Amino acid sequence: MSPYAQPPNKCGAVADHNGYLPGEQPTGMNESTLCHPIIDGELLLIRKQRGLGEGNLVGPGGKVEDGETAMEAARREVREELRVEATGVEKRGEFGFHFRDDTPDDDSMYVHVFTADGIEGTPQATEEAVPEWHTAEDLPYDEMWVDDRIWMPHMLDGQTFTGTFVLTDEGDAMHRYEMDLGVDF
Ligand SMILES: COc1nc(N)nc2c1ncn2[C@H]1C[C@H](O)[C@@H](COP(=O)(O)OP(=O)(O)OP(=O)(O)O)O1
Repeated sequence: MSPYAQPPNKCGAVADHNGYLPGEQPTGMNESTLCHPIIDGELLLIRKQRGLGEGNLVGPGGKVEDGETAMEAARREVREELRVEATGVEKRGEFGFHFRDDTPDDDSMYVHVFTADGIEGTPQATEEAVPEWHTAEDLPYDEMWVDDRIWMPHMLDGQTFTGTFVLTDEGDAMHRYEMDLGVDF
C-alpha cells in the first residue's frame, strides 16, 4: 500500500494516531526498508556508521529508490551495506515512524520490514555498516532504537504487523505507539 494514498495502518484513519492533530498531517513520507536475516536463532544486525541512527545497532536497510519495489530496495540495501545476498526474503511489517516534539513537521518515514532466512556470502564491514550477529532471544535493546523492543519480539515470533510510532525529534524516547498483529500483505 502506498503511504501517499492513505494512512499507514488500520488505525491511521484517526489523525492523532499518526502523531498529528487534524489538519497537520504531512503530504507524504519517505519510504524506507529494514531487512533482518534470522539464521539458526541468530539475528544479523549492523552497527550503523553514518546517517540516521549512527552508532545504533540496527537492521540493514535504507530508502526505496525510484522504480524499485520495497523488497528490491531491502535486498539492495543488504547487498550494499554487508556485501551479501539475502535469500528467502519475506514481508513482515509496515511502520510509520514520526519524529516530533512540540511542533508538527514532515520528519516522518514509512518503513517496510522484511526478514530473510538465509544469506549468500560472508557479511563484510563497509563504510555504512559493521555486521554483528546477536542471539535473537537475548538482543541488546539498550543499543537499539527505542521502538525495537516493542515490535521485534513479534517479528522473531513469526508474526506480521503494522504500526505507528511517534518519537521525540532526536528519536531517543517514544511519545506513543500503536500496533496491529496478524496483518496480510
Ligand atoms: C524510529 O525508529 C526506528 N526504528 C528502527 N528499527 N529503524 C529505524 C527507525 N527510524 C529509522 N529507522 C531505519 C529505517 C531505515 O532502514 C533507516 C533510515 O532510512 P534512511 O532511508 O534515512 O537510510 P540511510 O541509511 O540514512 O540512507 P540510505 O537510504 O542512503 O542507505 O533507519
